[in-house]
Amino acid sequence: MRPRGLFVTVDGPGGVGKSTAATALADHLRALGHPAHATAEPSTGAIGRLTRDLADGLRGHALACLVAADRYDHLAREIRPVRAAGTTVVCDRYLASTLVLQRLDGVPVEYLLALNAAVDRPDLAVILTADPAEIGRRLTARGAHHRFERDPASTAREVEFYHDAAETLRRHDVPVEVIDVSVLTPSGVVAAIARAVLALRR
Ligand SMILES: Nc1ncnc2c1ncn2[C@@H]1O[C@H](COP(=O)(O)OP(=O)(O)OP(=O)(O)O)[C@@H](O)[C@H]1O
Ligand SMILES: Cc1cn([C@H]2C[C@H](O)[C@@H](COP(=O)(O)O)O2)c(=O)[nH]c1=O
Repeated sequence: MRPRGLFVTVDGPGGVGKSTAATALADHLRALGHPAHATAEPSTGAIGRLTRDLADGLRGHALACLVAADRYDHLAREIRPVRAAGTTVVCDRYLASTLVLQRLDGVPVEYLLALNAAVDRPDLAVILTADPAEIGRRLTARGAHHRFERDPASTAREVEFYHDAAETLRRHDVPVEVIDVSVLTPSGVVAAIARAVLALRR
């Protein structure tokens, strides 16, 4: 039987550089000869598209349930089949995002863990963090994508909540790599994540 592909997730505050890193990491792994597939949550499926459409107006438990429904559908439709074919999956946003964004909306962490109790555990959960002022500069240069990024107070709280999310995931036996990307170039970020991913294969 073909060995199952790894499952690597990339989370962090809005604008820190997740999408840049996740797509470049998949390209880098492929260039090294490791089949890799980049994906993201909300997914491109029907529930994911609905989630993106509604996420600015919907809050709290309702958004938490929609995000979890998309995650279960994403796993069944895309992530598990790709991994079963032996390809590593790199997912831009996953459970850590829920533990932070839905917590910002006031949903208790215990409720979020219960809602996500049957999702697949990543082989490696990467959490990108940075000085909030640097994240603010990146967000200003690129522009905000959604309500969490339009609230100027939210970046510092996200940074703090992602540290808590890292501890929560570790308590649930998920290997976590927290990387401070404040002064790293995009290729430096990819190199740091790739080192952690390739160490899993040894
Ligand atoms: N290491 C880096 N150094 C400097 N700028 C970066 C770095 N990585 C990404 N950027 C820039 O920062 C901005 C935000 O990057 P990106 O869109 O990848 O962030 P994100 O975390 O995926 O955002 P979102 O949470 O909104 O999806 C972009 O303009 C990108 O070009
Ligand atoms: C995975 C996940 C996503 N969301 C919401 C937050 C935003 O509205 C979008 C993500 O957009 P981005 O361009 O990738 O930053 O989805 C959420 O609330 N909780 C989650 O776990």
